[in-house]
Amino acid sequence: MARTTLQARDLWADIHALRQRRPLVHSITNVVVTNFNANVLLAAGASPVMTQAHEELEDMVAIAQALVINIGTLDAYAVEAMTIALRAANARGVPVALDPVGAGATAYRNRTLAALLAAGRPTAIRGNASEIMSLAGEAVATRGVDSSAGTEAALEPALALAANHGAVVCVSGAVDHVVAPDGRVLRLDNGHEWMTRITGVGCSLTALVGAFCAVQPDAWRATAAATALMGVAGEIAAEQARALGAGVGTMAALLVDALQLVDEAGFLARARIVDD
Ligand SMILES: Nc1ncnc2c1ncn2[C@@H]1O[C@H](COP(=O)(O)OP(=O)(O)OP(=O)(O)O)[C@@H](O)[C@H]1O
Ligand SMILES: Cc1ncsc1CCO
Ligand SMILES: [Mg+2]
Repeated sequence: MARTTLQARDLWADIHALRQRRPLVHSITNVVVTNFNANVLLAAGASPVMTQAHEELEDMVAIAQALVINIGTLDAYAVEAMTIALRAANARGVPVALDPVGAGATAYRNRTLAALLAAGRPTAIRGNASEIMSLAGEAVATRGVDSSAGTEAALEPALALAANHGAVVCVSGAVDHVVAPDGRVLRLDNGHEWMTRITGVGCSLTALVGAFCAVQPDAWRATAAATALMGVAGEIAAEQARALGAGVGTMAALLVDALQLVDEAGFLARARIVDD
C-alpha cells in the first residue's frame, strides 16, 4: 500500500484556494439535500448551481468548474439528466463527483449506477461503507441511505473500485478512507457521530469533493481536502452545539458556520491524518 505524503498544511492550501477562487459547481442532486448542499458549498467558498433541465445541461456544464451527481432521489428524467451531464463533463474535462446514495438498497439504484459508470467516468466517488462495498460488487445490504458496515471493511473494495474506474474513492464513516486508482490511501480521523443524525452531511461532503476537484488537479488530494474540512467542521459544530446544551438541529447550522469560519490554526490543530 502506498504511503501518504500529504500533510494537513497541503489540505489547508486547497481550502484557501477554494475560498479564493469560488468555482462554479453544478449539482444534479436529491430533493432532500438540495438547499443544505448549496449552503455548504457557499460557506466553503464555492458558487453552487442546481439544475437538471435537459435543455440547459450542456450549457451549464460548459461554464461549470465541477459537476456533482447524486442519485438520492431518482426518476427517469433525473437519470437522463445525469447521463447527459456526465458525458458533457467528460468531453470537456470538467471533474465529476458521484454520490451513489443507497447503492445496494434497490435494483433500480444498482442498475442506474451501472449505466452511469458505463456512460462516463467520475473523477471521484464518495459514499458510506455499504454503498462503496455494493458498488464494488460485494454482497452487502444497504439499509436505505445509511451504512451497514464500517469503513475498514470497505478499504479493499474501494481500492478495486478506484482501479477499475480510474476514480478516486472516498469511504466516509468514523474514519474516512480516501483511495486513488494508483493505490494511494489516506485515512482521516475527524468528525463526530452526530454528523450521521443530520441528513445530507455525506451528500454535502460529495458536493465539496466536486468543489475541491475544481481547484486541485490531483483528485486524491482534492478529495482528502474536502473530507478533512467536513470532518473538522463537524467536530467543531458538535462541540459548540453540546456546549450550548443543543442538539443536532443547532449543529446543522453550526456546521455551515464552521465551514465558513474555520481558520488555518483551527484546521491544523484538528486535522488528523492517520498514517499506515
Ligand atoms: N461515527 C462517526 N464518527 C465521526 N464522524 C462520522 C461518523 N460517521 C460519519 N461521520 C462523518 O460524517 C460525514 C458523512 O458521512 P456518512 O458516512 O455518514 O455519509 P452518508 O451516510 O452518505 O450520509 P447522507 O447519505 O446522510 O448524506 C463524513 O464527514 C464522515 O466523516
Ligand atoms: C434521506 C434521503 N433519502 C433519499 S436521499 C436522502 C438524503 C441522504 O442521503
Ligand atoms: Mg449518502
